[in-house]
Amino acid sequence: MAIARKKITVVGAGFTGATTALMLAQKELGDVVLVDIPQLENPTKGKALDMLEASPVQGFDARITGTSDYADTQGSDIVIITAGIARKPGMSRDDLVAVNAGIVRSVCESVKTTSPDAYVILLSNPVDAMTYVAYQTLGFPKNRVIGQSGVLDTARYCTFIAQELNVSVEDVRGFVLGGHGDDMVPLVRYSNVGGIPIETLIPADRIEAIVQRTRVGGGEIVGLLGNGSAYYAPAASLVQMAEAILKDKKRVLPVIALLQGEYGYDDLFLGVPAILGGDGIEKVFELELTPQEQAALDRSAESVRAVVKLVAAPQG
Ligand SMILES: NC(=O)c1ccc[n+]([C@@H]2O[C@H](COP(=O)([O-])OP(=O)(O)OC[C@H]3O[C@@H](n4cnc5c(N)ncnc54)[C@H](O)[C@@H]3O)[C@@H](O)[C@H]2O)c1
Ligand SMILES: O=C(O)C[C@H](O)C(=O)O
Repeated sequence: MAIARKKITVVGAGFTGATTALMLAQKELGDVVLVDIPQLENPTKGKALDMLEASPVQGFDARITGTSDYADTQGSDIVIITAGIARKPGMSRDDLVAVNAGIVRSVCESVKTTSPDAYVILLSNPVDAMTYVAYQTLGFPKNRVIGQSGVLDTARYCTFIAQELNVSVEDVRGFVLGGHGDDMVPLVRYSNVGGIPIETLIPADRIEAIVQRTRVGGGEIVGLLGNGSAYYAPAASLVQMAEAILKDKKRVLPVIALLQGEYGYDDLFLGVPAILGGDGIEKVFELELTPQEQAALDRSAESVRAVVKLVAAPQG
């Protein structure tokens, strides 16, 4: 039997969705179907065609189509959900919860029937709660419902460390644990540059400044853009996660996963390090935390739980 190209659906053809679609195609990860609401069908088709017309120039082979009809997404291997409203200056991500929960629910109702075997990656905010809503609506196993926040938050953290030390971003390693809110937990103790712990290279007050800037990194971009939120780094993060699954790379990445006892939490989607491979979330790593780190994670988990309570009934 001929080997078919992978099919990737991106729901929401706005800033993050369109950027993600282009990056997926540029990396030839599969054919991309971009979906938005019926009122935006023509602009969605237009964006997809425009991207396709970049392919001869850049030399990538991928079909890119735009639609508002889920029939066109039938049998997708991966579905990335970016549908929803973005925050504006002065808003928190949690202010989006009611509107976006409705959107994520309706999108997932369609995905559930058209792509029942898909791995689903959530971006819509507040993303920890939206991943929970998606999980409940889809009824898919937990390894196939994955939220994106840690790859982006870690990318910001590593950017700031590289800037501070004037070293290549390629040599910075670290990660951010917890919810995608201002109380996320960059794990300084597990961060290094070329294997050298950052605590031996950067003074404590500068590390604290980097941690704080990371925590409010999304807000920094929202403030600068004035009418929307970040999309280049979020799209790059989604593509890295999709690639890890499609190529069974078994990357170790911070992802939003359903915790059932790990880190002392039950029935909660939260950012943790995991192996992401051909079967989605293949393993969650449980790290040893100091009492201070655990307390910081507890605060972040409580914030997520409070938002989840607004939109999702606990599993019973
Ligand atoms: N988790 C993260 O790290 C992260 C990063 C960036 C953005 N986000 C979130 O992602 C979401 C999208 O951000 P954006 O900048 O792309 O916003 P955007 O406004 O540019 O695009 C959102 C798109 O979703 C579409 N949409 C709305 N309802 C839909 C539905 N029912 N079906 C299909 N499409 C629908 C809109 O028409 C719009 O085109 C926001 O909620 C934002 O906060 C999260
Ligand atoms: O900050 C936002 O509202 C968007 C996104 O969550 C981000 O971190 O860039």
